[in-house]
Amino acid sequence: MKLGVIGLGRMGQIVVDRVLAADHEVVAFDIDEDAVATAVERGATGATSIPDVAAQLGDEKRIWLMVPAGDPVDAALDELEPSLAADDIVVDGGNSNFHDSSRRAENTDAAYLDCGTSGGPAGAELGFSLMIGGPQWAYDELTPVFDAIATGPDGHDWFGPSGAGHYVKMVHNGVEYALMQAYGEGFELLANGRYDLDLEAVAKTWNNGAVIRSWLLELCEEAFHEEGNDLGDVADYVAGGSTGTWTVQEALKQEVPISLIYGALAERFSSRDMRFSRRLANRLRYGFGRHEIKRQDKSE
Ligand SMILES: NC(=O)C1=CN([C@@H]2O[C@H](COP(=O)(O)OP(=O)(O)OC[C@H]3O[C@@H](n4cnc5c(N)ncnc54)[C@H](O)[C@@H]3O)[C@@H](O)[C@H]2O)C=CC1
Ligand SMILES: O=C(CO)[C@H](O)[C@H](O)COP(=O)(O)O
Repeated sequence: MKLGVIGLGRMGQIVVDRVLAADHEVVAFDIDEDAVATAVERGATGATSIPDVAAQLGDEKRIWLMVPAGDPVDAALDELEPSLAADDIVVDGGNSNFHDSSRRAENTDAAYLDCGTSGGPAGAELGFSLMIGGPQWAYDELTPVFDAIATGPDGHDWFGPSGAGHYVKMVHNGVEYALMQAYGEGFELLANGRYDLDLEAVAKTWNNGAVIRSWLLELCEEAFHEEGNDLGDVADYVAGGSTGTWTVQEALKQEVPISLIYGALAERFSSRDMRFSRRLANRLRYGFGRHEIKRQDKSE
């Protein structure tokens, strides 16, 4: 299959690599020329614009968007729209709001798949977990591409009509917030508590057979290993917040009490006190998403 990939940042380059490794062809574009050059070095064919991606794909257009959520998705779609027909397929693999995805699916001529992507840049070698919504024929048609980008056939699934994929991913992120908060609070108590504990050793021991072992806990172990027991200069500031906010908004609409996820979101918004748990969450976002680590300004 020949896949157009638009957006070649941390996640898009991985999409390119994995699709090429599965012997498909890739036409790659990014507004950053250096990112296109990198994709070309790795075996993709470069494009000079979004219309050029469409032209190079010919009659059967299969396109993966991996740009930041929000306006960049609409901007890319506006440029693609004149070239799209009903048998073309566009996938949005970013963290878009599911309401936006439903709107975009209604307004495009192509089949539009909303695809929640989990695993982050750190999960590149293993492959991602993909949560997909939209026309089922388009999901079936792109199964070889999903097999390549995901951990394999079990690493992706179709969850329903347009919006369902990004809805499942939104809730996934809410769970991610709460898990990070739970680990953060536990380690904060251990860091401040009765014993002089080696937190890396605690995380390592928990990761070997404990009920609470997980990838996030492995990232805690990595964080203590790389930053030190006191997290060094990792700041008490957790960026992001949009996907958790959407999860809480949806829970309020549905009247589902999600106090843990709300509590984790509130912790992000409140950064008045120096909290170990938030510093660990700041470091964990680097662990899974390669999001910039905020460091404390030592001059203050
Ligand atoms: N980093 C992570 O852990 C994860 C990110 N995501 C989502 O994947 C999407 C991409 O994330 P990253 O790769 O981390 O972001 P990134 O910031 O590393 O890369 C985004 C790329 O899109 C390009 N771009 C922006 N507007 C464009 C346009 N109109 N046309 C072409 N290229 C354009 C930028 O130049 C940049 O290279 C986002 O929606 C993000 O929320 C999803 C799961 C995990
Ligand atoms: O989707 C992700 C992980 O699953 C991304 O890393 C996302 O950016 C995390 O959300 P937030 O920026 O709200 O922390």
